Amino acid sequence: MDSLSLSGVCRHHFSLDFHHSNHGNDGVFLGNKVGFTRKQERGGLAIAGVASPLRPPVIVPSLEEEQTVGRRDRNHHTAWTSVRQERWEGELAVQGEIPLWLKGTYLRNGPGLWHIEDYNFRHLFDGYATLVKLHFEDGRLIAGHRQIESEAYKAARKNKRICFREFSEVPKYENFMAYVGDIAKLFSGASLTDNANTGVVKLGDGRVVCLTETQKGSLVIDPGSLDTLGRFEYSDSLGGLIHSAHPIVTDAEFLTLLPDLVNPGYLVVRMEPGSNERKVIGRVNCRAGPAPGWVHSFPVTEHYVVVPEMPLRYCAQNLLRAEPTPLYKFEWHPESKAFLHVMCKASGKIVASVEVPLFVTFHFINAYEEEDEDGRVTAIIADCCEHNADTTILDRLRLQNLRSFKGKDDVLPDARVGRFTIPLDGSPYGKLEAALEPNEHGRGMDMCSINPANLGKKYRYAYACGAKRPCHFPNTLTKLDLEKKVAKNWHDEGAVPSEPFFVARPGATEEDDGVVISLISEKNGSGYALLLDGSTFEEIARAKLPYGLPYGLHGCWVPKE
Ligand SMILES: CC(=O)/C=C/C=C(C)/C=C/C1=C(C)CCCC1(C)C
Ligand SMILES: CC(/C=C/C=O)=C\C=C\C=O
Ligand SMILES: [Fe+2]
Repeated sequence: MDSLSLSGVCRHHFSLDFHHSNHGNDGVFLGNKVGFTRKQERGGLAIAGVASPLRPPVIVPSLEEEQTVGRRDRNHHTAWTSVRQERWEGELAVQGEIPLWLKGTYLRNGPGLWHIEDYNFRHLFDGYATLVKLHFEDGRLIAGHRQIESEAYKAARKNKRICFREFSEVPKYENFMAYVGDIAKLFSGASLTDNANTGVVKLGDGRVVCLTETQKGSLVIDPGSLDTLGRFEYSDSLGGLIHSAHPIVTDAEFLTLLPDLVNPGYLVVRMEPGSNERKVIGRVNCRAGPAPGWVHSFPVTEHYVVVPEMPLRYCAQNLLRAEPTPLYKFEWHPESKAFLHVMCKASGKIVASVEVPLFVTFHFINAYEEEDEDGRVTAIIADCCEHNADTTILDRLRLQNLRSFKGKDDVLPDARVGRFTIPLDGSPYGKLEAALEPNEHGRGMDMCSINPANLGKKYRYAYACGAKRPCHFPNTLTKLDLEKKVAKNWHDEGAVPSEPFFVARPGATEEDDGVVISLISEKNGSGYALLLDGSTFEEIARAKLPYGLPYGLHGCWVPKE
């Protein structure tokens, strides 16, 4: 029996006793309209609080949910243990001060459930999506989480087995004919997952969409209730099955890349707010290799889209396999070299296509145009979390590896802020070097954010996860000053922080005037939401969650109008 208590700790007179017992209950919303003024006992759950406009519904697990979600993979670090129940929502007691200007909802998506029945998934990226929200208003914080109701997740729960192709998992076939049938469905996309477990974006028209690398895994959600509202259907006829998991989204547009696995290349496409129709800006043909490079993300400047062609390329054969290969659906092709292409957003023309040193990255941080004294653009600078051209990070993200850390082995591969310089004078080569000494951030580097006002522009600060070694996974939050080439690091022993997300203070004029939000998973089953000051990088507030949440990937901010 798990038990925990937040009674009496909340300065807003809301308290919640949570006794996880064997007594089932019906898992319904409790008290979203009427506040509780005295303790109420219900099926092993006790709730006490007062009515308030901010008072959220409190959602408790049913016995059935506990069994379905199960705890097959328990006893590991909280970060790598499946979320303990379908959903929860409640107000958190805050230590410190949440700035009163912070009004809105931080949403974070990620793979939070890594088993079905007795079967444990292999890879971090296989998990069914868990959406987390932190709603800030009047110095108060309401948190919640909920599983995203993708077809893949619903089918797995119903049939008690994986039914769609995930990042590394493939449904088990009863016989050869079933396998052949599934391969046929692969070409139409029918057997691919729609498990939207990578990120979440707010479109210019206000719709909030969870995303992954398959196009069908674009699901619209309600940022308040975390309900899954349905699939985001692209109404164009561009086809294709996959896209970049990280579109560039602003109030004015949605830009993304569609890799073409048949004629190796990428379509650069743009969608207007209010529309579901993507329009082609232009096409980049690959310079080499049997297939396009993996494009998990890409950067833009004010006038250009940078299309990376990484030597870690999609592999059609690996897509068809029932068992994963060491690089999953990808293959490392150093002989095919690495390239960056620069496309003009307005015309779709390619203004540069340069060979660069081999690189491995999931995440570009930002890019901008470098000008000479006369204001002529001479080069593009593009920064990314670069894994020293080493693909072993993909293997390090296998759950078995994440769960086997004993505290001493220093096995996190080195990474750095890789800074590309792409000349625009027709030279055939671009440069790649570390933007700052990697020891500044413990040679760990991933999961980055910037002040969104600086997207595509010259910028100074980035926030990311770094390393305090020995470690096997990034375990610090780091503020990178790319001008002074120094980093300031935050660390909590044994804790795994997720992507630090920067929210600017309305009216700010300094780039780092704002807060940084992260969710921390602790090793003992607990966890908390953390707020750091964007400028000093010191803690300003934290709020303990009723139980720790698994690691999550990417977030977005939905401001309260
Ligand atoms: C969570 C994350 O960052 C990445 C998830 C990637 C996924 C789900 C990739 C899925 C794929 C398939 C199911 C087949 C086609 C290739 C590929 C896009 C890798
Ligand atoms: C969590 C991660 C890499 C960490 C290594 O340093 C990569 C996540 C990629 C997908 O979003
Ligand atoms: Fe990502």
